[in-house]
Amino acid sequence: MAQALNLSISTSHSPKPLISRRSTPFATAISRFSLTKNPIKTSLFIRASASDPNPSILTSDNGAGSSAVQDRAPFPLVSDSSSIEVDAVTEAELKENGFRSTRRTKLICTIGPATCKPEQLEALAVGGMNVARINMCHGTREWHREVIQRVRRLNEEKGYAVAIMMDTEGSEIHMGDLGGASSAKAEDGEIWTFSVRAFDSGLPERTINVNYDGFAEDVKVGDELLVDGGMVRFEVIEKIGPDVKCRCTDPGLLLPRANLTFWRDGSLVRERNAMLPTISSKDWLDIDFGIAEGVDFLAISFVKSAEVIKHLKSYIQARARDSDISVIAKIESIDSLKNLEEIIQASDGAMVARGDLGAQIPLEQVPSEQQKIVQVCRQLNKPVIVASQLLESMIEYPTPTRAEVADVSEAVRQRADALMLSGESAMGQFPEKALTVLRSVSLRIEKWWREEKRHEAMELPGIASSFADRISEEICNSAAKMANNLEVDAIFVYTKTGHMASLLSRCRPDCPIFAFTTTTSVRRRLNLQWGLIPFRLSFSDDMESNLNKTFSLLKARGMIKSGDLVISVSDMLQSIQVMNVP
Ligand SMILES: Nc1ncnc2c1ncn2[C@@H]1O[C@H](COP(=O)(O)OP(=O)(O)O)[C@@H](O)[C@H]1O
Ligand SMILES: C=C(OP(=O)(O)O)C(=O)O
Ligand SMILES: [K+]
Ligand SMILES: [Mg+2]
Repeated sequence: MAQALNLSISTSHSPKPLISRRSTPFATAISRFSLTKNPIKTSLFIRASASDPNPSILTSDNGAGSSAVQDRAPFPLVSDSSSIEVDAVTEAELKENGFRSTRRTKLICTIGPATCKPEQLEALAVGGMNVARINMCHGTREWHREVIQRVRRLNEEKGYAVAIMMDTEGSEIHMGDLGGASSAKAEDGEIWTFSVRAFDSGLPERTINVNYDGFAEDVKVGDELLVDGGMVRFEVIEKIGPDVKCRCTDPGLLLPRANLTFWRDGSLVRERNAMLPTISSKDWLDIDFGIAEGVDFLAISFVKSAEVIKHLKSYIQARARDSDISVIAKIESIDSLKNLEEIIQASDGAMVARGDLGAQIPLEQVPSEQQKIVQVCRQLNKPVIVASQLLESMIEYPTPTRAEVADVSEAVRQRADALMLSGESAMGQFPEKALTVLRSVSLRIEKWWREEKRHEAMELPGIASSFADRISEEICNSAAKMANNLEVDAIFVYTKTGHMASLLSRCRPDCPIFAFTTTTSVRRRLNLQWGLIPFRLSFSDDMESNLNKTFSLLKARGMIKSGDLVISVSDMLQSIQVMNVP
């Protein structure tokens, strides 16, 4: 059966003649045209059908094209609620600074003892936290449930739209929880015991529990033991049954449940723990918990292959109520680098988990791997998070180092979708200040690069698997290009699944993207993606009425004004419209 697909590129007439406030040649040409031939509707139609893959191009004047679109199907006018939902922080930002200066890079905060109280969570929401991350390595499920409920309550009562990401523990080797102490200092030359024994009556002095039963068997005298990717180092000097005696060679702070890796002759030993499953039995229970609590994202630690992601996605599909939990693959092992493209392809996004990654590959390789992961994600249209140690010194100090600011700038310049705080927000002394640094550095660097037009163009290969998807992709690529050339104020996208919004985000246009979607869950998930301002709105298939409704709702709230230049696209009607807000 031939299925007709219509693409119209139209400069739709607005109640006022379309006059761009800017003077790019293209914009001027359009406005001149509209002034002389008013009212005008010039449309470019590309029509294609499944049986005829070669689209024919028709140009038409005065709405002939759009009536052809309207003949296709009668638009059902859904009577819907007349409200629009956007988070309170974005709304205030839009009103104060206008669209252009909204932040494009999204921010994630790990929630821990320093940020779990309602007022602390609210301070982070106000400070620009888009996603709250809970790390199942730490705390109990009850503790995490309480955090999730507090975030939900804030969203409902105060109008924020903070999404929740649950991060699995993964089955790598790590230390126990230090018998309740928040940290322990290992000094140079000290002898510590790493043991797989269970200690019922408290830990002896300078003793660390290890979670992996095979640990004492696997290590050898002379191996180097790295805590947290090298924050503290030990040398194995003696093995006594389940106890491994080690001498501290690089002193530092041991934190509860810190990650352990061991190295022999300059390379990571991973034969045995490579056999451990990516998702442990404890992780599966945590995942069930996450599904039951309706988290928005599941971040999976130490992913080795695409298979585990595919398996998890079908597991979620079968269990989640509306099966819309995004799966984020954490790239933090040698295997994940080896199978990078297929892992990212299978996932809904990726995290450059530099903490563990830096423990598995030489540190000096981490920056180039980061750049590569960010690039592959953008090409495959998956959101990417840059994580770990962005502002590490702010765990203790109220100002970042210059080097940290440069690191944050680099991630923003690479145009990663999101930046993440770990210890800085979970247990640091200055969580809000750290978030403020991420926010202000993002804003400043984004503006600088926009003004200087310094972004290197990235080749974006086609990713669509069907002809209809290819049309959507081409529309988004063109709309983003037009938005830059015409210097429009915003792109509006009406999208039910969020796909068109992410295709636009992938183009990293100069202006922000207002993404209108019908469900709160899609809206929350769009929070992770670069440049998207997600709104919840019920809309119909009639774009004209959608636009009118949106304009009046946003104008009433002072978020747009007459004369703003907007490009709109939608996944119901494949068209690009350029118009001034009436
Ligand atoms: N839910 C929690 N309860 C207690 N402490 C936590 C929690 N989440 C994080 N932390 C603390 O914050 C630190 C940094 O968090 P994160 O980077 O997510 O974990 P990790 O250091 O294990 O990779 C942790 O080492 C831990 O000390
Ligand atoms: C984000 C990371 O994972 P986690 O904090 O869970 O170790 C990392 O290793 O950088
Ligand atoms: K984790
Ligand atoms: Mg990790």
